[in-house]
Amino acid sequence: MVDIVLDRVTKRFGSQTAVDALETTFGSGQVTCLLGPSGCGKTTLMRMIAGLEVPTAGRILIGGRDVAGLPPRQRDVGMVFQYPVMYPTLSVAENIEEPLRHDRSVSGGERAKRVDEMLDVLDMRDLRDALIDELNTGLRQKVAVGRAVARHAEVVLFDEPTTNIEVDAKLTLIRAIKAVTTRLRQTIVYVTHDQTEAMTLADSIALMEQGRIVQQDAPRALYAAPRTRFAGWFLGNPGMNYLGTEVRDGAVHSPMLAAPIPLPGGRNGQVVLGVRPEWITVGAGRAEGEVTDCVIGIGGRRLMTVRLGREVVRIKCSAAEAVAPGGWVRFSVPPDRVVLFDDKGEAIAALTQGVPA
Ligand SMILES: Nc1ncnc2c1ncn2[C@@H]1O[C@H](COP(=O)(O)OP(=O)(O)OP(=O)(O)O)[C@@H](O)[C@H]1O
Repeated sequence: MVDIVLDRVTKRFGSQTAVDALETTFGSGQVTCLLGPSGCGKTTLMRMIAGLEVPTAGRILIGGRDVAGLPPRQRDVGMVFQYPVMYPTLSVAENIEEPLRHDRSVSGGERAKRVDEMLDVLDMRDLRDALIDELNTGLRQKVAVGRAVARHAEVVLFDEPTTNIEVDAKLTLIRAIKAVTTRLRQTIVYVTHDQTEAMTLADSIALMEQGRIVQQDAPRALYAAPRTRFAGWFLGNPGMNYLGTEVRDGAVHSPMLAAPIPLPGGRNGQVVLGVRPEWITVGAGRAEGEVTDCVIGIGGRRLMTVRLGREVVRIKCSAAEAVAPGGWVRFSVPPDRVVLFDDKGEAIAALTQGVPA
C-alpha cells in the first residue's frame, strides 16, 4: 500500500491559481474524498496525481516516489471518469479483463481469477456475458469501476463517477464502490461535490475551497467540529445555523444556552455561535421564536424556520415536535453541541468540542 504526499503542489492557468500550495497526505489504503464547490480545484488536483496535468510548482510523491516526469502509464494509477470509455461489442467480463491483457505480469489464470473477483464484489455475476450496449449507465459505470480496480493498481482515482447516473442506480453504484474499496484497500482519491457520497465512502474528507484544502478529517469529525464557517455551512442540509452572540464578563451569552459558556482569554465583544439544525432541542428552553415555515424532509423529519429576534434559526425535529407556521416554539442547545467562531470565520480552538456521537 502507498500514500500520496502533496508537497506545496500548485497549479496556475495563466493568472488563475486552480490549486494553491497544497500540503497534505492522502492515507495509504484509505478512501480520501475531495469535496468542494464547483471550480475549487478538485479535478485539477486529481489530474496532476494521474499525470494528465503538470504542477506549476511543488512535488507529488506516491509511495515515497516523486512522480514528476513519470507519464500516466508509469504511475500505477487506475482511473474512473464521469464518461467511461468501454468496448461496446465486448461482454462485461471481457471489458474488465481487457486492461489486464496488456500486463505481461498477469497470467491467464490470474486474469480469470481477478475478473471473477470483480464480478463477485460488484454483484454482477449474472451479467458476465452481457454486452456493454445492453446495460444502463449505472451498470456501465460499475463495469468501469471493475476495470479500474482489477489491475490492482496501488492508487485508484475516481472523478465524479456517479454524476450521470439516475438516483436509484446511484445508490447501487455507491454501494458497489464501497464494497470494492473495502475489499481491496487500494489508496483511493474520489472527487465529488455530493456530500452524502463523501460521507458514505470516505475514511477522510479533504474539503476544498479556492484551490486550498481548508480541512481534512474523518467525515464525522468534519461534520461535528468544522474548523471554519465555510465547512459548517458546506456540510449539512441545510448547513449550520450561525448566530451573532455576545461575549460578556468572559462568557458567551445566548438565549439558546441554559447557562453562559466561559470563554478563555478574557475576550469581550461578539462571536458567532454555530449549531446544526438537528442538534437543537425543541419544547423547552429560554429561546422562543415564531415559526415562519415548516416542511417535511427525509424520513418524515420536519425542518422548521424560526425567527428569533433579528436572527433566523433552522431546526430539524420530529413530526410530533413540529409547530405549524404562525405558532411559537421554545428551544435550546446543549453546550457541547455548539461551535464558536471568531470574526474571521475560524473556530475558536479552545472551545472546539469533542466529536459527539
Ligand atoms: N485547462 C484549464 N485552463 C484554464 N483554466 C482551467 C483549466 N482547468 C481548470 N481551470 C480553472 O481552474 C479552476 C479549478 O477547476 P477544476 O475543474 O479543477 O475545479 P473543480 O473543483 O473540479 O470543479 P467542478 O466541480 O465544477 O468540476 C477553475 O476556475 C477552472 O476554471
